[in-house]
Amino acid sequence: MLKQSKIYLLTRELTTRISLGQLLSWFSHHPTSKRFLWETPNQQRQVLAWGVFQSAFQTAPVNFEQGEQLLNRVLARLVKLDQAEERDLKLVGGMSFASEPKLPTHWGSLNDGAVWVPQVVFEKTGQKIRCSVLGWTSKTVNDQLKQILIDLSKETELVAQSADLSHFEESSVSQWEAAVAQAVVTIHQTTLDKVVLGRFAHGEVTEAISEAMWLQLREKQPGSYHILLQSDDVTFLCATPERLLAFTPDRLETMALAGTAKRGRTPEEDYSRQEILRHDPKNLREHAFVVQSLVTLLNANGLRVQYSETPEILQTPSVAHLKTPIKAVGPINGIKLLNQMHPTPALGGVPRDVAVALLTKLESEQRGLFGAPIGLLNGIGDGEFAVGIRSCFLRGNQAEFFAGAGIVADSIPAKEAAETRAKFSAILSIFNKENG
Ligand SMILES: C=C(O[C@H]1C=CC=C(C(=O)O)[C@@H]1O)C(=O)O
Repeated sequence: MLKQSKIYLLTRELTTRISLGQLLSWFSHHPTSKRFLWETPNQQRQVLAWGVFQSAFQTAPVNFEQGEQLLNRVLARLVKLDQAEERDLKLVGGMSFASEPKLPTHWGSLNDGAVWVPQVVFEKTGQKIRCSVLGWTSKTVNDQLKQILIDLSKETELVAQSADLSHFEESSVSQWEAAVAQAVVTIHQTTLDKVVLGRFAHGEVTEAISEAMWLQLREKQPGSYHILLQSDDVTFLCATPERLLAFTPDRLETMALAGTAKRGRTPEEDYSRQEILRHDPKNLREHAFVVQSLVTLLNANGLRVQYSETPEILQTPSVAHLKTPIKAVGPINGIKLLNQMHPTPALGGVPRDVAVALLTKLESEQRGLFGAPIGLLNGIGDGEFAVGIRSCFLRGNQAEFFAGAGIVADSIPAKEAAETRAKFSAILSIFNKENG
């Protein structure tokens, strides 16, 4: 019976001026099982999704291919009301790094990722805000939208706020350096060329309003994606500079991001470190694996690929990276490509299967959403996905952190450990660190 029912999508562009802070205040006052906050690095677009309309996954871990099928099923039954367009229909979420089902871990309800069609979506582009509501009858969507507009007009601005972090402890550096040394030996002795090894850290946090922490993230880490994904009692927060894939049905943009140096303390030191990075053979090699793998994959899909031979520098507040933007045109099956791309050698290695098997063996914990695709797809086939690095997940008062580094033949364990420490500092910047 339900199968044949229509699904109603009601969208309205807000006519009164509502700020991002007010929208987030509304979120903080309306608890729900799943929330997704997303902002592009240029801060021109925010998508804030509330609640689950459908999330019909029978098998774990979830992936975006299943998600796309779900979105298509909703599309097939969609009745658009008022200003609704197919692009207002969204699929959001993140999948777990590993494609194999895993034993339960501390990731709780995010153990296998979470991908869903939300019930309410606010999409802010510049000053314009569209609010979309999905439901089973036109009355329910009209009533819900009306209520949201009334509630929103009463919301005061939510402001950025950090949480206190105590008992911060990185997983054993000496053990990790031994794992790096082992990876280097494996690279010399086998077909493995590169593997990205992750390190974990742990801490305890005071209770915090997660939307206020997301605001803190965008203040402290400009130029990155700002993402919050909450599922029940688990919240994933991420300020990643790494785009995995942005696509429309006929063009895409991705990037190779690999090769890292710490930022300098003065503009002069910054400049000289960047110059060293640009010419450093180890970092250039680490980077080239990612470029080569992405370009080969896109060519194999029959796309016309465009990229520069010389990497640029991308700066975050704590590190500088080698970055090669890559564009391609042609008929794009974005989700199929996404599945082929993940994990790129920026998070997995070369050859991929050998690298993933090794990192799974050597890392002390399961990655969960760390390093995995996280993003959104809409009803006209446009999607954008980032890589879940510079991130933490929070559950109760427990916080878990992740930072990885690309290991190649001439990697020096102590230097790689220092690099991961600098990478931890991105997400740590949103906390008041009390000790440790
Ligand atoms: C794996 C991470 O970074 C990747 C992205 C950029 C640069 C990287 C590197 O230089 O090793 C990593 O490949 C991380 O931040 O946890």
